[in-house]
Amino acid sequence: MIPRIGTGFDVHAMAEGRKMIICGIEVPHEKGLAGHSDADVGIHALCDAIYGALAEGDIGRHFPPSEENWKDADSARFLRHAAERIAARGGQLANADITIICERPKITPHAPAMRARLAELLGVDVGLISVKATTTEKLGFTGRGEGIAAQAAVIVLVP
Ligand SMILES: Nc1ccn([C@@H]2O[C@H](COP(=O)(O)O)[C@@H](O)[C@H]2O)c(=O)n1
Ligand SMILES: C[C@@]1(CO)OP(=O)(O)OP(=O)(O)OC[C@H]1O
Repeated sequence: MIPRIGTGFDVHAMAEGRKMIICGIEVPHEKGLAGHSDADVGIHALCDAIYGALAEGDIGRHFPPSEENWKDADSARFLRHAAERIAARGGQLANADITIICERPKITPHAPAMRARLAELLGVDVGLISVKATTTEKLGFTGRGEGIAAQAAVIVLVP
């Protein structure tokens, strides 16, 4: 098996009247995240990392934002598809490491549930999945609480 790295990055704006779903978990917060889908910034970054490792484009190629089908869609669907693409190539996920970038809410208390949910969707052991968080020391759009960013890195083993 040949190890192939993939990286992903995504941003969603904070919005009133929306849920905040990150890495498949609803995180209690006074605002949510805006998007065409459920705006799960963590899953979107992770999907892009997997598609990147496979050189199969990005999430927008597989699930175009112009399609009504994906309005308010549960991003679990997108991650299951990315996992199916690994399997279709005869590959396996070696590990995934996701960083959520925001001042608030605190992510670390939710990290165990996020890791468990991502592992379930990917069909892998939870020990392969890392979720961590950082602030930007109040700098920039994340520092002002205008949005949340996420980055992900994966290694996929492909024959
Ligand atoms: N939204 C966040 C941001 C950070 N954390 C945790 O706090 C630690 C310190 O963050 P710094 O940006 O000051 O380095 C970080 O390592 C995380 O453990 C968090 O839970 N949620
Ligand atoms: C999955 C999609 C589908 O509309 O989700 P969005 O909520 O639009 O989120 P974004 O990360 O901006 O782009 C990916 C899209 O393809």
